[in-house]
Amino acid sequence: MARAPAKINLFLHVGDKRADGFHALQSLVAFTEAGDDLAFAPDDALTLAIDGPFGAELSAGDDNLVVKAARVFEPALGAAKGAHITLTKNLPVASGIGGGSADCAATLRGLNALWGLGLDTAALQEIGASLGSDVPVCITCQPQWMEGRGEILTELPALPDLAVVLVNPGVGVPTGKVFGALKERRGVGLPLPPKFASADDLVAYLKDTANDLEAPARVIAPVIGDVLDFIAGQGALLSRMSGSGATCFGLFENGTHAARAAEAIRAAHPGWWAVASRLSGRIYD
Ligand SMILES: C[C@@](CO)(OP(=O)(O)O)[C@H](O)COP(=O)(O)OP(=O)(O)OC[C@H]1O[C@@H](n2ccc(N)nc2=O)[C@H](O)[C@@H]1O
Ligand SMILES: Nc1ncnc2c1ncn2[C@@H]1O[C@H](COP(=O)(O)OP(=O)(O)O)[C@@H](O)[C@H]1O
Repeated sequence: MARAPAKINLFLHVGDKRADGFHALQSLVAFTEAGDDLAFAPDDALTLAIDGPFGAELSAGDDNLVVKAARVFEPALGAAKGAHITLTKNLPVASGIGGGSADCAATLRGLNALWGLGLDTAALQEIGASLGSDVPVCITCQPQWMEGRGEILTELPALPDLAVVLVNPGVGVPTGKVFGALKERRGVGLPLPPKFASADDLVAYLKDTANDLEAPARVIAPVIGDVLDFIAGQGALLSRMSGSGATCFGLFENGTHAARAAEAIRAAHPGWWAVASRLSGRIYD
């Protein structure tokens, strides 16, 4: 069983648009203990079965990032190889927490092991970059400093232990549309962050940063503002949107407080998805 954890852009600053049409980014990326689950079993053909709360929103066909990841090895192998993959989709789809990218990265890791390919982390990250901007950062699932389009990664020391609540209001905000509506950008000039000695240090650092995509996403989906206000109202140390949205996160000093906040959010907004988790520095295989 492999865990494909939710990615959080603790901050996300946007720079200039590059020649390939993508903007340069700078982001402090962390992972939570909440995520999708995948299992890999030997089989003659490549098959994918999907279950879980958000499984019905995905097809198991060629457009699934799990299938794309499995097929990416074919040219080097010179033939199609089989495996039966089960994906339990616990994370909302296309919601700024990289669930598809994490599934894709978990598949690269899982099949690398199942098929005995012997690829190292750098090779898996390079292959992952051809499948999506956020796939490389999801290969190790450790806190990383992410630059370029997502392909320039620096591993960071473990972050201080913090509880987190993820909240998605169930509206889709297409990434391209959010970048298209972007007006103010902080640029990509920050140096590598220091090692954070405490949760307070990390939160203070984050308060001097932002998610540049939050303002345009809020214009497209004003409910994101309600989500952020609600999280802040639960006593979060910081509330912010992740990626291009619409999932937002709140950082809390302990798990009890985070669990209470998630419960209050679910009670007040039964249509919203809200889970309490922790920031995590583990590799998930
Ligand atoms: C914003 C981030 C931050 O981690 O997270 P998510 O919202 O996906 O979680 C990612 O960079 C998302 O990257 P990626 O997954 O490649 O975005 P795509 O859906 O392919 O991008 C759709 C469109 O958004 C614009 N786009 C995207 C990424 C980027 N760095 N610059 C851009 O200008 C481009 O117009 C692109 O064609
Ligand atoms: N296994 C998968 N899980 C989630 N999304 C997938 C998957 N395979 C393909 N996709 C597609 O990838 C896109 C991005 O998905 P996702 O990584 O969840 O978004 P985000 O990075 O915004 O959180 C979606 O449009 C979705 O339809």
